[in-house]
Amino acid sequence: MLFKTKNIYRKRGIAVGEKKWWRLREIPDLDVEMEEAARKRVRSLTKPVGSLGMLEEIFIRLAGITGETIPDIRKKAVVVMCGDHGVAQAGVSAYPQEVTGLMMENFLRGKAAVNVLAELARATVIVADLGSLLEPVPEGVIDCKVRKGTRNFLEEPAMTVSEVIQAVEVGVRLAHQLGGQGVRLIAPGEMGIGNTTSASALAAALTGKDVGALTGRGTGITDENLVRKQEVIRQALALHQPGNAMEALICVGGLEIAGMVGLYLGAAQMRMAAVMDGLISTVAAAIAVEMEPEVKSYLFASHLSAEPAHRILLNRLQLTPLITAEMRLGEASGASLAFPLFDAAVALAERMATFADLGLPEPD
Ligand SMILES: O=C(O)c1ccc[n+]([C@@H]2O[C@H](COP(=O)([O-])O)[C@@H](O)[C@H]2O)c1
Ligand SMILES: Cc1cc2nc[nH]c2cc1C
Repeated sequence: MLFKTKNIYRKRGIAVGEKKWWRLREIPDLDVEMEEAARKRVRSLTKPVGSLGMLEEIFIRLAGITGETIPDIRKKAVVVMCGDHGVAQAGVSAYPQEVTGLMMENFLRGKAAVNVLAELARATVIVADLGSLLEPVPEGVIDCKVRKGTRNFLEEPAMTVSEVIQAVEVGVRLAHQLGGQGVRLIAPGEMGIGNTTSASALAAALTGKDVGALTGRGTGITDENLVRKQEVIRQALALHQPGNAMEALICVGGLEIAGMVGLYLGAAQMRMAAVMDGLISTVAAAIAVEMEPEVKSYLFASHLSAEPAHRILLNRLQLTPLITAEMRLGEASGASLAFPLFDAAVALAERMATFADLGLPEPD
């Protein structure tokens, strides 16, 4: 039988939004004094005011996040959350579902795009299975499988309330573990055939924007399948009518997306900067911000995906991407590519001479 989300809440008696069950710790405020000191330092450097553009902003915000004069961001981690999607059965992707599992094995072998880019940036790659169809979960992948794939949200909600809670908690705890190991920069990434349909549906639910304007070709579907994908999203939203971000996540989300929501929440709780990748990781970040608005201060946008919903979400978050390279891969490949810009931002602030060093007055 079909049922609306509100009834799911009532049936299970879980006040999903009210209890703040994801708050394993409070999210600390940014260190505004350290931010102010960083702003002053940037102004004192031997360059025209503002000429290092977004690198200046990165340094200032990292100082606020870490509370350090020169933020130590040597430890970086990419976390690739994996999950399969029931809605893939509707023919919304250019690739078959087995590719999710095959790519998980590829990540383990260090042969995917994200491995190459993360290695260049000296970042560790962690692969977590939240809900792939692959069994057994390969050794080396963190096995936190909540279930084998989501349900087809054209027929019923993709997940139950407790499945979403489980998946979000996996992300929060993983972020806590990484934070405990000294990781300061985290890039949530994902792998899941069909997940641009889920992410676009979530983006439509969050923003109320037209499905036609939001929905892109994902892995590269034909014109005909794009029309079908849009229709699938419209039908799903009409069926479930999610009233808020959490309801949308339950009805049309994904296990790896819920896991990434948890990573963003946990990262902010642990004072870690979180670098978003493409559409799917950004929609997870936007949901985390709906749950805890303070998460926003910890977010950075790495690149602009070719998926149209991505720009809309970044505008909503008021974040500007560092790179525009027409990438649409996911995996945290764009975030890994942007990591060296963070190192550059810190190195410039640390090593450049100041006007005072040259015996010149500082700019007003
Ligand atoms: O990051 C993006 O913006 C992005 C855009 C298009 C596709 N992807 C990746 O491609 C897969 C989803 O595409 P699709 O067509 O199966 O929905 C999934 O594994 C994502 O990581 C990712
Ligand atoms: C091959 C392939 C690799 C990916 N990496 C992230 N999403 C992907 C989708 C496909 C199809």
